[in-house]
Amino acid sequence: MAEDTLMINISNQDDSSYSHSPVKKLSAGQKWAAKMGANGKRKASFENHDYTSAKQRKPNAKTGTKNVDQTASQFPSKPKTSPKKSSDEHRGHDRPFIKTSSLFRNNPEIPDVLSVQKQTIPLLMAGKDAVVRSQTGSGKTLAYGIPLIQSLQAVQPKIKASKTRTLRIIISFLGLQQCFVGCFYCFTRSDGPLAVVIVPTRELAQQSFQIFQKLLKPFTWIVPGVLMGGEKRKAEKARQEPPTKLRKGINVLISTPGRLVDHIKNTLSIAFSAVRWLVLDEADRTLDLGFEKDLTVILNALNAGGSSRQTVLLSATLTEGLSRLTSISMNDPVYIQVSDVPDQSVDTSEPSLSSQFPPSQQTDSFAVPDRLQQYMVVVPSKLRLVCLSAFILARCKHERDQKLIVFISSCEAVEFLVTLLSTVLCGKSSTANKQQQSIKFLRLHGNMEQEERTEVFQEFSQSNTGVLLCTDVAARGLDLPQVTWIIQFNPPTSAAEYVHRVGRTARIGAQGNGLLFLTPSETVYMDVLANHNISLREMKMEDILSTLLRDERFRGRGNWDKKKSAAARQQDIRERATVLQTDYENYVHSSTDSVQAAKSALQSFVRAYTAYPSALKHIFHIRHLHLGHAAKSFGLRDAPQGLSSAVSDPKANKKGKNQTKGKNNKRVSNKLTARERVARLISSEYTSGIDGESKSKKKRKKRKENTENKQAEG
Ligand SMILES: Nc1ncnc2c1ncn2[C@@H]1O[C@H](COP(=O)(O)OP(=O)(O)OP(=O)(O)O)[C@@H](O)[C@H]1O
Repeated sequence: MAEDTLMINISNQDDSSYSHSPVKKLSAGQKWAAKMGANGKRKASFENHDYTSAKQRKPNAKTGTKNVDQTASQFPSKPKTSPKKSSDEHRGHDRPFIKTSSLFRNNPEIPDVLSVQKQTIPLLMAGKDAVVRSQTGSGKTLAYGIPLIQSLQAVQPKIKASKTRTLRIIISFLGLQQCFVGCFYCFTRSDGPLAVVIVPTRELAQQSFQIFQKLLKPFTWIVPGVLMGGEKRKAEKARQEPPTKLRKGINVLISTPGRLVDHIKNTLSIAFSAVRWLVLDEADRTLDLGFEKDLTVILNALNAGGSSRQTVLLSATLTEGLSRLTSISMNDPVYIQVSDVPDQSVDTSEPSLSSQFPPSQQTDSFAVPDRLQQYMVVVPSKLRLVCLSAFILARCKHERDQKLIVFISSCEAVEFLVTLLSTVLCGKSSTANKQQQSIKFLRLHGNMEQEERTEVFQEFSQSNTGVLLCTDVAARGLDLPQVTWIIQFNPPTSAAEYVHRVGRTARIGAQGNGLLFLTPSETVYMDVLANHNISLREMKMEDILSTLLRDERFRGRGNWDKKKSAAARQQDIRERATVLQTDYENYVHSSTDSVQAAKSALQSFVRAYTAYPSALKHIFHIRHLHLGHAAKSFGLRDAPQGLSSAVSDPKANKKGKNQTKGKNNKRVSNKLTARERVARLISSEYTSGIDGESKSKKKRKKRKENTENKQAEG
């Protein structure tokens, strides 16, 4: 979080604006005036000087000229002199030469995306429940974080400060990775949580915790804490924390749903009687992943606490699907929507408040950041690997300060591709390229140990360059600075996920780019995105592959570069792509381990392909996959035998060993809806994390059942 450069300017709103009727919309000029400050006189004088049309005043994403003009109009009394003349004037004076004009050049555009904070903060400070939809990277965290802290710091008598200082020292001494320890000590404090923030992923939990730590610096008596998966219960036991000691203490509790439920049910009886705030960040994702039951448990626990509370739901892609959740968890909520969706009959660049959500005119439109450039490339399966490689080379070897995130559909494929790319793409020695720096590849997925996940998250956050290959675990809410490209190597399972993935770049007014890979049979997906008001420009595969012309490592046998014709150039590109593909295949087939890794990556890719929801099956269907070609994109020369049957029944391999078990599994998997299958497939990203992943969860459940049976018998 950019804590040094907060640009919040919340004008005092008239109480009438808290009504549920849609508010009168401000003109763009009024919006800017509001941004300048709450001073009515200043607003009026600004409006008097503003002769441009509303359209002209809209931010120009490409040139960013708006703010230059606006900055100039803040100083109407300043005489207009050319920079040259003014510098000449200074010459000859005693004062040193100051090139003032450069002050206003090459500055980053001042973001115009904080409307969500202007709209939300006053409403929350007035005690309303709110459902907030606003584009990615628009500052939703502070939109709820600031009023939450404002209200907690004002609690009288003051929230008990006992042990706070010691606990803060413990927390900072232990660092984030050990924050559980901090949390458990925190629980020994006496007030219990006053605010509960639920987020879907561990990384987002960490990030939100860090933001609260920063925001709470001036209020030392309010203690934040985080609960999330990744630590084994054994380890907790080893610390011999008696459950009774772990009841109370954290004032602002940030947690993933699974982990909190686990504590509610098994470990602790957290006192919820003091809770005044409940925040469900990325609420739609939490529900998508099948955490509805967990949320119900949490809501019941909070309700049992008996206190009255304010509830806030936030996401860039909240849809009507949340109506049940809002009806059971919220009290007469206000719906706030801030977006820049073009081509609507109503000017939706203005924030809107309403009693219905989403407002009828744009039910399925999701806003993407203003300065995001969106591209797609159509690549046949066989060429996907070399095309991705060429794109990475183009950005990371031939351009400066490029930071890329590549979304991939499965953990195994992430693992495999990181190894392959870092070994072959960067490892291939060449005298011509000794000067070039190697590209840093990182990975993030739900099968990694939590400690490593945290390290990678921190490392990628802090670095200026590099490539992060990840699953959708990194799609939501993460604020990773200076990401320049989002590559969706496997298309997302919904338009909402597309929006969240690309939302990791172009944040808070910055520029960013997205590239979606599609195979020729998948191009209909563009229509799906278009239905949600998302349009992409095409990038040509050959243009991407042409980067290989700049690298002598991939020179083929033919001396095509000596010939000038377009056909020769094309042939050169093709030969070089073949050389690179052959390098990959040689590496993969150099050991049984790497062949096995490639096979399981391919298998997991195909399995993920079967998990697209039924509404997208006409595009993403295993029948459309050419398995031999897909195998090539994992460096395999042929499709492994029995792949399709193994994929249609993941337990098929084990059938011989355990016929009955296989049958049962098949029966269970047949019963699952497409949505459940998706949730199952990726749920490992979001498990409570206690005792590892879902397998362990099953074991735990079984153990619990046994104990219950034993007790019943007893
Ligand atoms: N008022 C502000 N002034 C300057 N920077 C801000 C302000 N508010 C938020 N930011 C910065 O903007 C970035 C994006 O904020 P945040 O992560 O809250 O966005 P978001 O809307 O929650 O995004 P997502 O939908 O992806 O979760 C952060 O780096 C944050 O520090």
